[in-house]
Amino acid sequence: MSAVIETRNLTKTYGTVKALDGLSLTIPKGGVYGVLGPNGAGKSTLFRILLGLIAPTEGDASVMGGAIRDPKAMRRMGSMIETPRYPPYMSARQVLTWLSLAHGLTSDTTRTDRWLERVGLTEAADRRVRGFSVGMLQRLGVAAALITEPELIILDEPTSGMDPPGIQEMRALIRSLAHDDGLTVVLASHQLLEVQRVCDRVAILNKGKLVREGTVSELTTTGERLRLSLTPLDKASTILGERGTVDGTAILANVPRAEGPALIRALVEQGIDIDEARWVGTDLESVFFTETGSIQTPEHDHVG
Ligand SMILES: Nc1ncnc2c1ncn2[C@@H]1O[C@H](COP(=O)(O)OP(=O)(O)OP(=O)(O)O)[C@@H](O)[C@H]1O
Repeated sequence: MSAVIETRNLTKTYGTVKALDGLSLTIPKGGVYGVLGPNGAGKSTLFRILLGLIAPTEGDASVMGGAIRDPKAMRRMGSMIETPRYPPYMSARQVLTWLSLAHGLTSDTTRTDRWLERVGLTEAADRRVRGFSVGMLQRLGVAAALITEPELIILDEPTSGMDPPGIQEMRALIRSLAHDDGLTVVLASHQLLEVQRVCDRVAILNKGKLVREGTVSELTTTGERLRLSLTPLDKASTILGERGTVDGTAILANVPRAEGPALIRALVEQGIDIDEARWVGTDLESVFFTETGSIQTPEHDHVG
């Protein structure tokens, strides 16, 4: 597996806050790679280090085989870190021409037209960006990230602030960039269903540390557990032993699906009152909430 990004023990400290805490991560070439994590997990800090915008406190990273801030490696990488802002009086086409010149490229209209078309902005190409929606600005931002024809693009929350049709278009664009153009796309997102649909592989960060990494199917087909809300908790925990993990007022039982009914019967026979039993951990949201300890809202539950 050839890697486009490798980090080794990457640590970034702000005063007493460890934004990244010994992060070692390998991002393979090709496909869409998602970096997930709750607010403050360290996603943007990781991206800023990779783009050479800030320096790590400890550890190091390589991008496209070169050290971070190596100009040769940087040239092979494009990025969109926040909803981009451009001079409001410029048209989308002028923005891309201006950025091409800033990168030392010619103001080649074939290239700008191609990327405008690719991100679905051909019709809006000569409109001033002042009137652009968030979705249009994000798509222009992706075109801007691609203008140097990079092999890798890093997108921080590419669908933030977008409406559902915009999200769908961005998803199709990201998949097509990876699968038709052969780019490696690395993105950070909170929108877990989107990530599940668009990413091939994901890393889940929490408090600056890597808590899970793997293909979406690896993460979602392992770790399914039976969540039992019951009383008394202590007694049930003793009965379950190593097969049970206390999770607030419930227990997560690590048993195969086929053994669920027998386990429930056995607990009831031993005097345990069970309020609710459901299988969790079958979608990326459940994995995310289990790994990061974030609160799982009912609409995210998977009832089996
Ligand atoms: N410039 C800074 N000065 C001080 N603390 C910072 C700075 N940048 C980030 N942090 C802190 O580092 C931690 C990680 O922040 P970071 O922005 O990388 O997380 P994130 O996963 O991108 O979060 P979000 O999803 O909210 O964007 C947070 O606790 C944040 O408050």
